[in-house]
Amino acid sequence: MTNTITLPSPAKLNLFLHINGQLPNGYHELQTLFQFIDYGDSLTFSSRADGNIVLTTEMAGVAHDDNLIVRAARLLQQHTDCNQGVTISIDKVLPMGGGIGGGSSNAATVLLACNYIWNTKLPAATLAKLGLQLGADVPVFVHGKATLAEGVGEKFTDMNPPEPWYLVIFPNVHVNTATIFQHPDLPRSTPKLASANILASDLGNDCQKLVSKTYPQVEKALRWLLEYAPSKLTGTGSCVFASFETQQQAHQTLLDLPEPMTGFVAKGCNTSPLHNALQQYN
Ligand SMILES: C[C@](O)(CO)[C@H](O)COP(=O)(O)OP(=O)(O)OC[C@H]1O[C@@H](n2ccc(N)nc2=O)[C@H](O)[C@@H]1O
Ligand SMILES: Nc1ncnc2c1ncn2[C@@H]1O[C@H](COP(=O)(O)OP(=O)(O)OP(=O)(O)O)[C@@H](O)[C@H]1O
Repeated sequence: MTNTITLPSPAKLNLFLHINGQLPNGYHELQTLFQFIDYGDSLTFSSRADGNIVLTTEMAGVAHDDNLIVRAARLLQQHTDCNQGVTISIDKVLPMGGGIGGGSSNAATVLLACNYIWNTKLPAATLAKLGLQLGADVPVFVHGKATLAEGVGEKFTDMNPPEPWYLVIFPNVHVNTATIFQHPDLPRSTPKLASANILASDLGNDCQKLVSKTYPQVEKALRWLLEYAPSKLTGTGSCVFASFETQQQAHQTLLDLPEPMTGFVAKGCNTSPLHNALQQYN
């Protein structure tokens, strides 16, 4: 078995996001379509015999032990009583608080990678359940297929949406997911759709209006991108995205982007790049 492996930690987009209700525990019932993109962080793992979990890359604003990377490795280690440790480094490119799932994706990559290098052999469904303790989106990244998520985000129906080129814009502001979900003005009563109708409809994001109002930078980014193509918010933001027929059209649009916004071009993927990369190890 290889002792050092490098794996991708891709971003996701919420192609639509509806909020159908709120549970007594405060969590929201939602319907959202997840698709992966071929853009993200890259993590390198080396197993170690002393049992320590060490992240060698510093991440601004996140303490070592709070990092979802470290927490995911510890969770798997404890759950399996594994006596091996791991050294992890990350090439971080995904903006935090961008609604593209960076932290959740990192956690899922750690769970799948450590399960492999430690030979702990947990099935994916168990890793997904463990991942849910770390964040609502971790199970989707463990699952690795474009999927309609329902309930509080844990029930999956796999879907096969088109895989266009996207231009994703980061408005240079970080949105706190909990703040948006707790806001009294968030719409919470969109009727549930039958899964068969999802791909045929042009659906929006119920958080978009509130996030745009709360964060003028998001509104500005949306207004800018809408000049080029139909655009929407992903997750609770802050990123906004639009699809293009060709990679070149998306790149051409990116060239016009005014500062301090940043952006990138990526292709939609119905299978996660992480799962494609993992195939070589199975
Ligand atoms: C909205 C999405 O971004 C869609 O991709 C996610 O479901 C949110 O994923 P996340 O940022 O990983 O969320 P978590 O860290 O699990 O939860 C952050 C906060 O969002 C709120 N939250 C999250 C998911 C959900 N179904 N209902 C909620 O009300 C809760 O207040 C929670 O405290
Ligand atoms: N490895 C990590 N990468 C990114 N953020 C992390 C990580 N570990 C902990 N965090 C914390 O999680 C917070 C949310 O980061 P993340 O990048 O997942 O946001 P997001 O893209 O808005 O997520 P989502 O789309 O799931 O709502 C960060 O502000 C940071 O404090």
